[in-house]
Amino acid sequence: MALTARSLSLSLGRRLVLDAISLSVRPGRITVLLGPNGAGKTSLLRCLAGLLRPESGAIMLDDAPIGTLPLRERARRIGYLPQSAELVWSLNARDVIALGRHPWRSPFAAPSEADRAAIADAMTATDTERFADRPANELSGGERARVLLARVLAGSPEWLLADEPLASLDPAHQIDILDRFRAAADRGCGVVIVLHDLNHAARIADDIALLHGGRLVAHGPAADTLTPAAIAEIFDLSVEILPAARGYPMQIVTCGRRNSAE
Ligand SMILES: Nc1ncnc2c1ncn2[C@@H]1O[C@H](COP(=O)(O)OP(=O)(O)OP(=O)(O)O)[C@@H](O)[C@H]1O
Repeated sequence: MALTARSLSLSLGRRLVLDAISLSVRPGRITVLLGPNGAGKTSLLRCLAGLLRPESGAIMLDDAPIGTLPLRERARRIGYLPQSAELVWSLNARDVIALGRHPWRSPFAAPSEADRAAIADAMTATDTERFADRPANELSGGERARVLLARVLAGSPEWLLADEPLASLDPAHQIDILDRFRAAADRGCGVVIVLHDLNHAARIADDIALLHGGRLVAHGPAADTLTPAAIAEIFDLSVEILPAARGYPMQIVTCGRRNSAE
C-alpha cells in the first residue's frame, strides 16, 4: 500500500511549479514536506490529494491512478486539511466537525454509532469540546483551525494530508496536534504534513521530503535530510545541529542567514 507520485510535473499559469517529482509515502509513517515559500509543497500535497491534476506523470493510490477512484471512495480514504480555510457556514463547531462524516453517511440517515464515536474522538483529539456549541465563524483563528482539523480526523481517513496545520496554534496545542498525527500513524494512517518549523519536523517526521524550486531535493529520515549543508542550500540559513534532547531526536539551532553568520 502506498500513495505515490510518479514523475509528477505541474504548471500553474505559465509557471512550472512541480518538476518531475517521484515520491512514495506509506501507511503508518509520517512524511513532512519542507521547503521555502513557493517551493511547491502545497501544490504537491494537492496533487497527492487528487485535487490538482498534473500535466504529466501520475498519482497512484495503491495500484490505481487516483483520478479513477470514485469521489466517495477518495473522500473516505483521503483527508485533506488546506492551508487556510474560510468558515462561511453559520454552523456551530460541532456541526462543522460532523461534516467530516459525510462520505460515510447515507443521505437523510441519522448519525450512526460509528459517526458519533468518530466525532467525539476528533473533538477530544483537538480539544474542541469547549466551544463545540459556538458558531464556527465566531471562533479565533486557532480555534477554527482545530475545528477544521477535527473535521478531517472525524472522517477516519487512511491518508491524512495536512497543509501547515500548526500555523495558528498556540505552542501547547501544536504539541498536542503533533502527538495526534503520531497516534494516527501508529494506527496505520499514512500522514503527510507541510511544516515550516524545522524542529517540529525533526520531532515528528519518519521521513522528510525537501522541496526547492519545484524539485524534490532529498527524501529520507530527518538525520539524513536535515543536514546543515542542505538547510543552508535550501533555506539560506546557517544552523547548528545539537544532539537529541527531551523528545527531539535532534535540535536545530538557527544562527542566522547563511551569509551574515559566516
Ligand atoms: N494559481 C496559481 N497560478 C500561478 N502560480 C501559482 C498558483 N498557485 C501557486 N502558484 C505558484 O506555484 C509555486 C508553488 O506554490 P505552492 O503554494 O505550492 O508553494 P509552497 O511551497 O506551498 O509555498 P508556501 O510555503 O509559501 O505556502 C509558487 O511559485 C506560486 O507562486
